[in-house]
Amino acid sequence: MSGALAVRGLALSRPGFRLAADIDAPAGGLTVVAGASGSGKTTLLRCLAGLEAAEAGRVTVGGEAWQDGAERLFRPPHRRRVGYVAQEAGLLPQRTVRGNLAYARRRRGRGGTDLEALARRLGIGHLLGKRPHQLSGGERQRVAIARALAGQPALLLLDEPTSALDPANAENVLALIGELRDTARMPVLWVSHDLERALRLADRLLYLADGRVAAQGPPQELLTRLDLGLATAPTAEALLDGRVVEHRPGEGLARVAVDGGELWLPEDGRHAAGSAVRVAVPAREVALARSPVAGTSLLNQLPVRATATAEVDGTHTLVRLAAGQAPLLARITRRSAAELGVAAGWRGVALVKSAGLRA
Ligand SMILES: Nc1ncnc2c1ncn2[C@@H]1O[C@H](COP(=O)(O)OP(=O)(O)OP(=O)(O)O)[C@@H](O)[C@H]1O
Repeated sequence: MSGALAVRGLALSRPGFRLAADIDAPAGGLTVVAGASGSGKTTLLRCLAGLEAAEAGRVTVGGEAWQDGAERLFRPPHRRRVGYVAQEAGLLPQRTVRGNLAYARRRRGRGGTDLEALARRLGIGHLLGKRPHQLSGGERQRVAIARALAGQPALLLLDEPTSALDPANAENVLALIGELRDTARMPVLWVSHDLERALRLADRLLYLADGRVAAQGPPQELLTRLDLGLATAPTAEALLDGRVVEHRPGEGLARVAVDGGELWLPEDGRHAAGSAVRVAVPAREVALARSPVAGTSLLNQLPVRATATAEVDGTHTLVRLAAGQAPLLARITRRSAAELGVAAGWRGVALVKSAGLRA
């Protein structure tokens, strides 16, 4: 049986650190776990895998309890249907890829897993006869993910599986995580430092701060909440989900319909017309005007309403906007905010440079 992950009152104490978490993650969704270094991301995943014994709390997956402090229930790691992939693949060096997968399948008592089919699905069918030292870093991590899936887990935990990889290998593993998001019928939790990349794929974001769950929910929402550190960082960005309307290969641009309007953005041919895209809109690439501007090089002008503002760095104002129903951020100088009279309820136009956008 697979299903949602529910964590209630999970607690673990170390000198100088305390983890306290309540979490819900749906089956079949990709949840990115983010937070500053030391905020407890790895500790949380290790608790869920049973590798750390939390002092209190209840963990259920698909309604099945894996631990419950009140009932003195604690399933050890091998009795949890969990797949755990860490930064280093940690494959058995003497065994082939097939041998590694078979070992994992046997250890989890999942004799029924069709390893050939699994390997084909994960694009490693041609590697089954190789040993770990004959693989690239990206291939090793793909195999590590296949090994985690060979045990037919009900929960998949990915702890920075791309951080030790060069960009090409990381892209390769990211593509696989994207496929898993679309096909896995279990909750997938993914710790990543590379938020920019991870949030291209995330259904949900779990944001940890000092061992606590500061917020969890749709990334579009959390990234633009002015009370969280995500929006106030100089690199803050919003995510707009849209659909490609047309390509202009000659101009290197695509037109994308988003909530509240349309955006032109740089196009490298990756997204076909009609396909869904997630556009990252950095807060510092957004300027504001009271009304549409004529005679400008700016291609994008979206009607917006300000929903909240916050002062940052003493010199800038961060404005949370609504384009249609979609939240957006603008980071403008305090002086401009004052001159325009920007405050909650203000209506105007968001001016966005195409070159600042990424799909
Ligand atoms: N084995 C350990 N023994 C004692 N303290 C530890 C241990 N592992 C981690 N810690 C401490 O627990 C806290 C949480 O660490 P954790 O590794 O979970 O954070 P993290 O968010 O994953 O960090 P990073 O992003 O740097 O990997 C930190 O204060 C860390 O120093």
